[in-house]
Amino acid sequence: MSEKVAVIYYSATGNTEAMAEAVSIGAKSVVEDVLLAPVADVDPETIGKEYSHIILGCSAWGVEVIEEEQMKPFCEKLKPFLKGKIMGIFGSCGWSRGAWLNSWYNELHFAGAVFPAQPLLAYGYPDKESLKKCEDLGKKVAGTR
Ligand SMILES: Cc1cc2nc3c(=O)[nH]c(=O)nc-3n(C[C@H](O)[C@H](O)[C@H](O)COP(=O)(O)O)c2cc1C
Repeated sequence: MSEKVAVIYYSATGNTEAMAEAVSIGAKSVVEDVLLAPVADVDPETIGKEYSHIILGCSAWGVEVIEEEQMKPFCEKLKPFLKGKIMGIFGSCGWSRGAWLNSWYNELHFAGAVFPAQPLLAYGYPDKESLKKCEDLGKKVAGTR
């Protein structure tokens, strides 16, 4: 499979979306073919089959979980395609220490995904330092072979 990176996100108020944009900028610095899209606009089977690298972003919802109407079902349908898939995850939250990202990471890892970088969180709208970390995440994941 040629290198193709998908940066797929759920964002209610734009915070994780801003992170996703920075992640895609980082990915584009190493791979030409980068898709940036909200989770509602993409089909999990197509993403799973056609992309060698998948980076997912989702803000914290409920009690420390990923959003359950769109991102959760998307991930369930993506799981059969994750054996050996190079992945990264990120998201914005209000106050969490990262529990929602850690359980998401464990779930995707259990499904077979390989993570070159740790989950990345930001509080509210990402500041300059967070955006730089997002770019680094995109670059690191997209640059892993
Ligand atoms: C219904 C609801 C549930 C939330 N649950 C959590 C939570 O469990 N932990 C947390 O740190 N933040 C929680 N938040 C805060 C959001 O994760 C935070 O505002 C985030 O920046 C939103 O990012 P987004 O604009 O990308 O969706 C919650 C917000 C709402 C409205």
